[in-house]
Amino acid sequence: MAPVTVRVPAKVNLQLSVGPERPDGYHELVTVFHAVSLFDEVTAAPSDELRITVEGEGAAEVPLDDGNLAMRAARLLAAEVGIDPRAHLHIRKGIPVAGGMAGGSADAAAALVACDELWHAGLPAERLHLLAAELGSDVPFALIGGTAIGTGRGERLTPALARGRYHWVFALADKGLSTPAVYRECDRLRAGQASPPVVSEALMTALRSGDPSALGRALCNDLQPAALSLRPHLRLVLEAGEEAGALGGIVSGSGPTCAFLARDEAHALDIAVALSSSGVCRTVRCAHGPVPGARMVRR
Ligand SMILES: C[C@@](CO)(OP(=O)(O)O)[C@H](O)COP(=O)(O)OP(=O)(O)OC[C@H]1O[C@@H](n2ccc(N)nc2=O)[C@H](O)[C@@H]1O
Ligand SMILES: Nc1ncnc2c1ncn2[C@@H]1O[C@H](COP(=O)(O)OP(=O)(O)O)[C@@H](O)[C@H]1O
Repeated sequence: MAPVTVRVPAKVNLQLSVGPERPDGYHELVTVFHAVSLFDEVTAAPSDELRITVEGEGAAEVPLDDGNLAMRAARLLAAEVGIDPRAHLHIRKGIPVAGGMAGGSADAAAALVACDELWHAGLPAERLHLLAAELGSDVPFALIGGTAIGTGRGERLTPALARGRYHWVFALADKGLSTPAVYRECDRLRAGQASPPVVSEALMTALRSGDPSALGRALCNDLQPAALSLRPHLRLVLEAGEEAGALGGIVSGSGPTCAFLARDEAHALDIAVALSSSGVCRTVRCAHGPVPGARMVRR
């Protein structure tokens, strides 16, 4: 059995509309996921036991046990096909850890695809999607990528009609934010006054037209006030992006990464340089979207 490598992208939520908390503890969402060209790679190689190694930025913060979503993905797939989960999973992190860009979910999706191939399981896409949804709300999107509308807790997906390629700058923070803590803060700030989530027509129109200026104006994230409340410094990051001339700026998902939209690649570089020299963030990354979801690159 030859090793299998799968490349998987990060995401940014172009819209994140958060409804009330459901009885199961999740919030009803309408979100527009957009996959961007910051990637993790997961290699599944033959091994006597299931083990995991991680390299790259933030690797020290990534769990090597069942806390790792990729490990859980491999176990879940093995149970589904009725075999022992034997594989060495090696993760190369290019997606910021705990940054609101769904790196753990991406690795889970990549591990499903890689182990499916390594173990010759041959599960159809719909079954992989069901396993993905069991692992986490963001995992199904990492399988498909592109630009898609997520409903339910984020796991029910419909591809969005989107035209064009968008250029982004991401401002990365020193320390991550916990997703459950940000949802809790959102509830506290809204004091139970949440309306049902709705898709933004302005955003859908902007995506159909492929006009980055319109998209920049339409970006919206209901978790942003909560992320700013827990990390007030992010206001300075958003202001710096605006001053640098971004078409729009937003906290990515539950944060603390901030995403800025540029007119084109050269404009993205200008914004990245301005953000770097402003000193408000640890580092910056340029990326474009949409890109496809988890795909095998080598075997
Ligand atoms: C906020 C978002 C936006 O895409 O992403 P991140 O910023 O974390 O990347 C997602 O909703 C995160 O999805 P994901 O990280 O997969 O969450 P899960 O593992 O399913 O759930 C982790 C926890 O987040 C909260 N949660 C998640 C999804 C949801 N619709 N409602 C919630 O309240 C719950 O507290 C849950 O226990
Ligand atoms: N493969 C993984 N890569 C990164 N973090 C992981 C992974 N598996 C589990 N985690 C845990 O998930 C937490 C959230 O990380 P991540 O998925 O990168 O961010 P976010 O939920 O903000 O998008 C991390 O603090 C880490 O403890």
